[in-house]
Amino acid sequence: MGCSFSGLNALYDVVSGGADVWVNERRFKILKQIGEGGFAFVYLVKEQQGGHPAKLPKHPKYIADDGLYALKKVIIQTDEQLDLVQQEIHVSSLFNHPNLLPLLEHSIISVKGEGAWIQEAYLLFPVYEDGTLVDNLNLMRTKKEYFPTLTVLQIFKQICEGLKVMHTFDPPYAHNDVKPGNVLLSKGKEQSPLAVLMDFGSAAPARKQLRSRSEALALQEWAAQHCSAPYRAPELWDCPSVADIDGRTDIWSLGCTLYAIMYGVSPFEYTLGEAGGSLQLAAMSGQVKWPSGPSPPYPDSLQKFVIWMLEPRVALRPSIEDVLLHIEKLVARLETDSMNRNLL
Ligand SMILES: Nc1ncnc2c1ncn2[C@@H]1O[C@H](COP(=O)(O)OP(=O)(O)OP(=O)(O)O)[C@@H](O)[C@H]1O
Repeated sequence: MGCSFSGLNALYDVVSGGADVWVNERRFKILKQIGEGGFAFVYLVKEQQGGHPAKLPKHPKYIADDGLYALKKVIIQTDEQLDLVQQEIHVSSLFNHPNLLPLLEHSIISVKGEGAWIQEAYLLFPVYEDGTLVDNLNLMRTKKEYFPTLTVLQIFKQICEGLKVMHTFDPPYAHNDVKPGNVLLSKGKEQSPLAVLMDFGSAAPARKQLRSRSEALALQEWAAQHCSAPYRAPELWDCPSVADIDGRTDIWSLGCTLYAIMYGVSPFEYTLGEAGGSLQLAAMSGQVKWPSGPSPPYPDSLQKFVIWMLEPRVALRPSIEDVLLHIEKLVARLETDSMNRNLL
């Protein structure tokens, strides 16, 4: 896993009035904070000259032309938080795919807090300055804007491509927290935005055999802490005592995510409405209401696609391969329809 606990690996170095932070042999200036999580702060940083180039990795995975990166600082206060960050580092190092956020550098250090020593982790990533999918959807919602059908499918397809790498790994991994808040976007000049799946702190081997009530309750408790409730699969809300759990928990979250890319809101939160109610019961019923959406509305085939993934009976829920094949079909149909329209 290669975590370093040396206090020399990442440390603040206050030079000429600006706070610099070292991550291993590389030196960065913090430009601004761009995000915040439970126990984490994410900063936009710029790489500075004066690192120790001789010791830089010979074949770095990624070098930003403008020297800009995202640096996540995690405050570690408990053994559980340390496990989580180590899991994030471990899982990130397993995969290498354009739709999975790469971890470029990491270090875990001990620093003197108020009286006691605490640990901090520093994780360096490419920066996606257009933020998360949820940031974009929230903004669009206030303006009553919607992604066009083809863009919905292009974004969704990339999330699925990233997830397929995890689901087909040996052993298969589940992400366990697929949601628009864990997808970063880069709109760039391309027609279709680039989407990458991030946050591997909850990822774990996908296959779990439950053979007792206590195993089921332990998984249920774990899911309550790690899988965001509006996107959580029914079998993780109420784990059967005897069941084979697999990556199809993520497919449920993908169904919720596709709905959210279309309408800017998660399906069961929307279905419960302002009156609120039990997300668990709503998810277990699998029944969703549909917002009015764009005009003209999205094709029925897209809503049917969501319903196919929001199948409470796991055995009938598609796999990631099924989902990707279906996207291909929908995109091909859209392209044919648009060609036919142009010919009329
Ligand atoms: N590479 C990046 N580029 C741009 N913004 C980022 C990047 N990584 C993280 N962020 C921003 O920082 C926020 C928090 O990051 P992240 O989700 O990794 O933290 P977390 O502690 O795991 O959060 P949570 O408690 O929600 O799980 C993100 O929602 C996003 O807005």
